[in-house]
Amino acid sequence: MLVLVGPSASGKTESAKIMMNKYPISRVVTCTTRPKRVNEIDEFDYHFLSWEEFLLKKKQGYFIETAHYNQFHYGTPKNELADDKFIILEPKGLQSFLKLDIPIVAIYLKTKEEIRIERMKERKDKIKDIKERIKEDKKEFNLKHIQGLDLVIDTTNLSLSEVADLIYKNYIDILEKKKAKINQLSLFED
Ligand SMILES: Nc1ncnc2c1ncn2[C@@H]1O[C@H](COP(=O)(O)OP(=O)(O)OP(=O)(O)O)[C@@H](O)[C@H]1O
Ligand SMILES: Nc1nc2c(ncn2[C@@H]2O[C@H](COP(=O)(O)O)[C@@H](O)[C@H]2O)c(=O)[nH]1
Repeated sequence: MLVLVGPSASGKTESAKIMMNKYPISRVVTCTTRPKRVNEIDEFDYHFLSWEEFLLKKKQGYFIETAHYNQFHYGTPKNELADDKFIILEPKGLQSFLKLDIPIVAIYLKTKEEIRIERMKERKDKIKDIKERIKEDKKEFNLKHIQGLDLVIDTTNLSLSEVADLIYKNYIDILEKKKAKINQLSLFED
């Protein structure tokens, strides 16, 4: 599975949409209690849930992992997981996924803060939300503290389409290398 990580407005969602249209990979649709953005579609971008619905599902064991980001809940439904999918997670979610018994390729998208702020403004995010995200991301998305990343892509000077191509190409290359290593190890064990 491919896990995409990156601070707000680094381009994860939009580059991934291009990647999905071009390559044989689909998305794990996660759940959130965050309000829908203007261009988002329920059941495609997220399963948008109320707090009550989210907490009930959490209690029922519906999620493989959950996270709290910028005052909202996020969670990965167990029934969405599949090898040929990608998922967009914050760093704690990545750590949970690394503990699962499946090959994971984790790619981090990095972009200059001033560019991210401009993108959030263009996305019509509220100024208060932008400030909170920038503050939270400084702590949560500090590259020095995120373990398990396979690759960091600086998207600052790349188009969304170039980012999509780079993500998919590197995902396939890294996955093949990881699978070959697993096969080699199992040969030694036999
Ligand atoms: N490389 C890029 N070139 C041009 N525009 C970009 C690029 N990357 C992102 N954008 C634009 O910036 C905005 C934010 O991108 P996107 O929603 O994909 O970010 P994200 O990483 O998914 O953010 P979040 O975590 O906040 O959901 C979008 O309007 C997108 O079109
Ligand atoms: N650990 C999890 N992180 C998730 C999940 N779904 C999304 N995310 C991450 O949350 C932040 C905020 O998302 P946004 O759409 O409000 O900008 C971002 O980093 C996502 O990658 C999840 O199910 N689990």
